This record gives sequence, C-alpha cells and structure tokens, in this order.
Amino acid sequence: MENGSPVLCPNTVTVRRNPHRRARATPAAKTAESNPPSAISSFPLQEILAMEVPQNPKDNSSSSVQTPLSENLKVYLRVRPLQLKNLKKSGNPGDQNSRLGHVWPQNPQKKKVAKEKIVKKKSTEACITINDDHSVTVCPPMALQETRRSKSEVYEGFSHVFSTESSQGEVYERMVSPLVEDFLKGKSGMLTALGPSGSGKTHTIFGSPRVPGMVPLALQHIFRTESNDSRSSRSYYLSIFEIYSEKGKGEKMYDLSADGGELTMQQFTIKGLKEVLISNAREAESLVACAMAKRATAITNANSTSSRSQCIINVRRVANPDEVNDASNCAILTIADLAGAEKEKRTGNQLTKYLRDYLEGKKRMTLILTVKAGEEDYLDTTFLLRQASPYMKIKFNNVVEPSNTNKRQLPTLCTFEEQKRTKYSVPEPCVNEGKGHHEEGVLSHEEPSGHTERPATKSSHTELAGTERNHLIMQNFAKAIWQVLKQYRDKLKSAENENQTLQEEIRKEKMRYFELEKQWQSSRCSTCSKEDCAKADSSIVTSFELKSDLDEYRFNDVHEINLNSFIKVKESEGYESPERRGFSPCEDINSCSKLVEVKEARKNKVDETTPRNECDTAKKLMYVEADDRCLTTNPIAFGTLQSHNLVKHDSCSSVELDKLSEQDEESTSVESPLQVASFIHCNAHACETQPVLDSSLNQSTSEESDRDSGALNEDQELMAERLDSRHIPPTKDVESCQEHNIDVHCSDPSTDTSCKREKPKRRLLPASSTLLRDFSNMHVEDDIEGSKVCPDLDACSLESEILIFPTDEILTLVDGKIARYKTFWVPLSFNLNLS
Ligand SMILES: Nc1ncnc2c1ncn2[C@@H]1O[C@H](COP(=O)(O)OP(=O)(O)OP(=O)(O)O)[C@@H](O)[C@H]1O
Repeated sequence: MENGSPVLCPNTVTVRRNPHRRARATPAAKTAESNPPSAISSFPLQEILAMEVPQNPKDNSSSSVQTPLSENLKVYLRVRPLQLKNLKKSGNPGDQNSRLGHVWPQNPQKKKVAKEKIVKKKSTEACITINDDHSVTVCPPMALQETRRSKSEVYEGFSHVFSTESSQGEVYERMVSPLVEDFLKGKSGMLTALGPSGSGKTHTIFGSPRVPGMVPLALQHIFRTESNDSRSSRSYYLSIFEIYSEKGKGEKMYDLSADGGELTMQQFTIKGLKEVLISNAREAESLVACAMAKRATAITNANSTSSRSQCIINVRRVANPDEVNDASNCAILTIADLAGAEKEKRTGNQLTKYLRDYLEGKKRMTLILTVKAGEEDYLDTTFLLRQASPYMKIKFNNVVEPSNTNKRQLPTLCTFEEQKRTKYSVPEPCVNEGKGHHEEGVLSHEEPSGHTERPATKSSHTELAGTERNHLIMQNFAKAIWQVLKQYRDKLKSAENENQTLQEEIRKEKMRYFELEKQWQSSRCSTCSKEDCAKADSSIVTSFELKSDLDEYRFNDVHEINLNSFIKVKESEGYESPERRGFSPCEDINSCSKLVEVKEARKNKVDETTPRNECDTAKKLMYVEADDRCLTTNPIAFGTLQSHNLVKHDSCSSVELDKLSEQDEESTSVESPLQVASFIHCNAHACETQPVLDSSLNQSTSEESDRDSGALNEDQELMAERLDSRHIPPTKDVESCQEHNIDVHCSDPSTDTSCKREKPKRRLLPASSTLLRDFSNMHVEDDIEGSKVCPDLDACSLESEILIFPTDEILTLVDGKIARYKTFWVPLSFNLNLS
C-alpha cells in the first residue's frame, strides 16, 4: 500500500501489487553517510617514522634500569692463579694454596684419587689481563689469533676485580661482608660463585681449613656479631642441599644434612628440607663439612674433585618473638657454589626457579665470577664473561671474522647476540666493535684500553641510537595499531546497534503494513456489499464459497449430497417487490442475469487484486439469505445458483458439493477451484410455481445459446419427470418468481485469481434448474422454530429436512430505504439422487 490508509471504494483505488518504491538506503550506506570513514583516524605511519628519538639513549637506559640492579646485583671477578704449585712453592701464605691439599672441606676419599691424576702441563701464558679494579682484557692465544683471527676483548663494569694475589680475607671483606651486614640487619642476600670448572668457585666459597672461604668467614662474622650483642636473642638455622643433574634422570635435589634425603620442589619452595639450629660458628662449620663430604663430585679434566652439583647453603635468621615489627624476622643469607659453568655445562632449571627472586633483581645478589688466567682457558673465560655481559659493560676491541668462525665458536657468539637482544631492557652493555682496528692489526693485550675506547665508543653510541630508535618506532607502531583497532571495534559495535534498530523498525513496518492491508480489505468488502445491494436491489443474498479442490469430485459420481449448511435467511421488511415494480418473470430472469454480470465484473476486479493464497485459505461458507415469504424458494434459488457445482466441502463445512463433469463444465459459468459467493435475489412475491420457474428458466436459457438451452431442457425434463413421479405439488407460497436475481461471484476479497479465468455467465441458470426441481421436492420440517418466525413455511412441502433457526435481525439500506432482515440459520440435510 502506498499511503496505508483504508480504501473505501475499489473503483477509485489503484492497487499495485508491486509498487515502485524508492530504494531505501542500506544500513551500511546509511552508516557510511552518518559516519564517514574519516571518523576512524588513519594510521599515523608518517608520524611514527618522523618522531624524534633521544640521541643519547645510553644515558636513559642505563640510568633507569641499572640503578636498581646496581643496588641488588653486584658482579665481581676473581682470577685464579696460573700455577698453583708454583704459588705453593713460593710460600705465599694464606690463600694461595694448592687445590688438592688445601680446599676446605676435603673429601678424603677423592683426595687420594686426585693425587694420582696427572696434572697437565699448562701454558704459562695468561689470556686475561687486569686493567684496573673494574675491567680486564682477554686476549686470545696466538694460535687462535692466527686461525680464527680472534681479537682481544675488554670487559669492564665489574664491581671489583680480584687479582690472582687476592686473599680470601680480602675477597670477603670487599664482597661478602656488606652482604652479611645487611643480613644481620634483616635483609636477605645471596652470594653466588659462577665459573668454569677448576676456576676456584669451591675454593672461594668454602676454602680450606687453613684458608677458609666465604661460608666459614660469614658464619664467624655472624656469630661474632651476635656474641657482641648481649641483648640479641636471635636464632639461626642452617640448611644445605644440592641440585644434581643425572644423565637421563633429570634434576634431583638432595638434602646434604646428616640424615637428609631427596627433596622435591613445589612451585618455588623446597619440600622436606631440614633446617638445623646453629648456635655458634664451629657447629655450623661442622655441618657444612659433613654436607660437603656428601656432595657429588667427579673428576674432570680441569678438576680432580670437580663439583658436579649446585650446592646451596641457607642461613635463616629468626628474630626473638619479643621483638615487635622486627623486619629481620625472615632474613635469609644464601650462599651458592654452582657447578662448573664451562661451555658444555647445562645449568639446571630448578636452580633458576629457586633463585628467581634474585635473578629478577628482587633480592640482593652478589655474583662472583671465577676465571682461570691460562691461555688454554681462554674460551671458557670468554664464554663466562659474555654470559655475564648483560650485567656489566663489555667492550670488544676486536671482532671475530665470520668467515673464520668455526662451529665451536659460532653458537657462543649467537648465544651472546641473542642475550643482547633479550636483555635489551636490562642495563645495556656497551658494545664496541672496532672494525677499523681489525684492519690495522691485532691489538696487544698490553696496550692500554683507554687508547682504543674513543672511536669504538662513538660507533657504539651511533649503533645504539639506531637500535633504540627502531625499538621506539616499533613501540609506537604497535600503539598506533592498537588505537586503530580499538576505533574499528567501537565502530563495529555502533553499526551492530544500528542494524538492530533498523531491523526492529522493519518489523514494525511489516506489522503496520499487514494491519493496513487488513483494514483495506475489510473496507473494500463492505464497500462492495453496499454497492451490490444498491445495484441489485436485492433483499436475499446467498453466498457460496467452494473449496478449491472441487475438481476432485464429479457431479455424476456423487449420488448423495449431505448438505449441512447454515442458511442465512433474511426477513426483509419494507422491501419493494419486483412485482410492484411490474417485473415479469422473464424480466426477472433478465434482471438476474444483469445482476450476475455486474457481480461477475466486480468479482473479476477483485480477483485481479487478490492474492491467490488468500483465496486458498479462505473459509468456505454458504449463505442463503431469503425473504421469509419465499423461504421455500431458497433451496430452489440455491440450486439454481449452484448449477452442477455443488461439491462436498469438508466434514465441518456447510455444503458438500460436487464438481461438474467435463462436458458440464463447459456449460457452467463457475469454475473450480474458486470461492463463490452468490447473491440470490428472490422476491417472495415474485416466486412462482415450479413450472413457471422452469419455463422462465427455459426462456432465459434460450436467450443464451442453443447448446446450453438444450442441456438445460434435458435436465429440466429429467427433474420434471422426477417431480411428477413423486407427485409433489408445488408449494403455495411459491406461486411466481417474477424476479430471480442470481449472482455468482467471489465475495471474499481474497479470492483466488483463478476465478477470473472465465467470466461466469448466465449459463448458470439452466444447470441450476436441475437442483431447483430437487429442492422443490424437499419437505421442510415446519415443527422447528422456522415455522414460528416464518409462518409461510407452513405450506412448504419439501421432503428434505430443513431446520430453520432464527438468529438476529439486520438493518440494511436498500435504495434509500431501510430494510430489516431477519436472519435464520438453516442447516440443510437432504439427499439428492440424481441417478
Ligand atoms: N684463588 C686461588 N688461590 C689458590 N688456589 C686456588 C684458587 N682458586 C682455586 N684454587 C685451587 O684450584 C683448584 C680448583 O679449585 P676449585 O675446586 O675451587 O674449582 P671449582 O671452580 O670449584 O671447580 P668445579 O667447578 O669443578 O668444582 C683447587 O685445588 C683450589 O685450591
């Protein structure tokens, strides 16, 4: 519907089944109009690339990250003497002792075996040179310089570098004593020794009875302090365990205390580890000595009693319960002697877990790197220093030519470069690549490092600046992508909401459309009825609706018709009869024909505008509206109207009808399937006797066609014979039929468009006459209420059973006059035996 308003007159309404409508903008297009793409900002690629990066990122990165690390992490380097025997022979007192004889505590069983081992003859040349207290230069052996073209390297940034002459006491005072002091104040700390096998880790950590290491010195320090403080009543517990990696069995943990066993780690804590209360240093040293005796050791090329496990000692300080808010309540001092960190060594995962807080910088950690100074230890030394490079400044005076890099060294370099990348956020080591120096030749390790730093530093700064800029660009790139994605996500949400709103509007519009169409149809139907009434000047209207599948039944095959219909009977008052108008029966028939034409024309018009499906689904009803004074003629009129198309409807419907045979169908005006609403105008006063009606029908049919009239005459003759055989006199009331306005049309506006296939004509009349005669034989049971409301029915002598039930009255405007109809429901049940 274009305007959506109800249509009052179908003649003035133009119905367009597929009205041309202006295409509505799609939601997407609408969205695009309301929200232009410019709402989403374009990707700021140029801005990102054009941004300025600080030219000296070194200062920023080192100052921001290194500060906390410098507080919690300190890296020391200790260089083991070249020739231990020589040192021993030199009579240097104290800590410069032979490994075999003076490491404390000793494993007695392995001590004997170690003595039998052949001590390799080692080079007297050193590969490492201590530049100052914070830096060293590592120079490759001559053989490596020639074959691999390796260059010397300068490592700086150590908290302190202990020379080969440094004593245990010196190391302790400078490195461990501050840690212990903090521990006594309640701060946890850790000391870890890391280095290749035989570099002096165990010597540094445990020492020997004559040259005690950091553990005994720390224990002595602790209890000495405690003994000096008379008010102190703290308790100390000691635990010691090792993490041992067996081939094919993974890592295992063992408690190294007297009756300790295997341990397990859950999350980041060790389950089952025993703590031994210690009250003095001697007692603690004894426990440590026993644990060391249990520690797994093995003979390596570098060390006859090499520690093959990570040994960890914990000293826990428990404050007096009386001390309130003592922060030192849970302070722990951890000292770890790690296994050899040579290149082939694989460090354990469990140790990493256990030391997680320390490695992440959350707790104070002191790392001492032990290296050997011999030329044969060059690779292990450089490997260790490069591993520790993220935590300090390392300068490369020379680079290794890629072409000469053998398989052994390449992974090391790759690992190192990878570490540099992964450790980008940690204090960035100052990497200097002096390619220019490479062309000039190999730098001597004796050459002062200060002379070669400046050009290398410049290039290093330039490279770092570029790296930092790339890093920041990538960061901003990711941020920009994130922002754009967020904007698109918001737009998508809004579009979805709008889509839902539009769908809701569409649904409402559909509902409104259906309501308007319904109103239009109802209004059109009412308009049609008024028009028909005015034109037809009729008081009796009968409407039939036949089911669409009437073709399945043939009239000739049906011998019994159960007509359980409701016949609406109108009692018209004030109706101007055709007789008074001077209508003759013939004229009456003609007028009926005219009415048929008019209503057929309107039916066709309705059919043009009515969807087919509505016709199929429409209910099939039959109404017989008749003047009470010619009620007996209603069945006649009904039969006249129906012609041969009375077909069985359904079990609960009003009429059971049958369809015409093929030859009869040609002579009928109503085609099935269709819905038929018949308007039968029958003036009660004009109703004539059956012969008169028959004659009028014959007259009417003679005007149509010879063929039709022939068929009609045959039917009429047959019916007349049947009537004669029954000797049923015509009813008195049916004296004449001056006017028979019979119309067949689709009363339902939703009649199928198939109804217009063939325009119904007056050819109905001859066929109807057959039923007319049958109905005339029916007897109306006048003992029903019908006789009360229709006294004229008393004279009815139809043999069939017609039950008449009064219902209500209807006032209708007919030709400017008010006509009152009394309606009756007349369920019909009669048999037609046409055979
Ligand atoms: N600074 C030093 N002064 C004198 N002797 C040392 C020094 N460092 C190590 N040694 C001696 O070197 C030998 C090997 O030392 P140590 O056992 O401590 O090495 P390690 O690093 O523990 O080896 P591994 O990892 O195989 O256990 C020992 O006999 C030790 O006495």
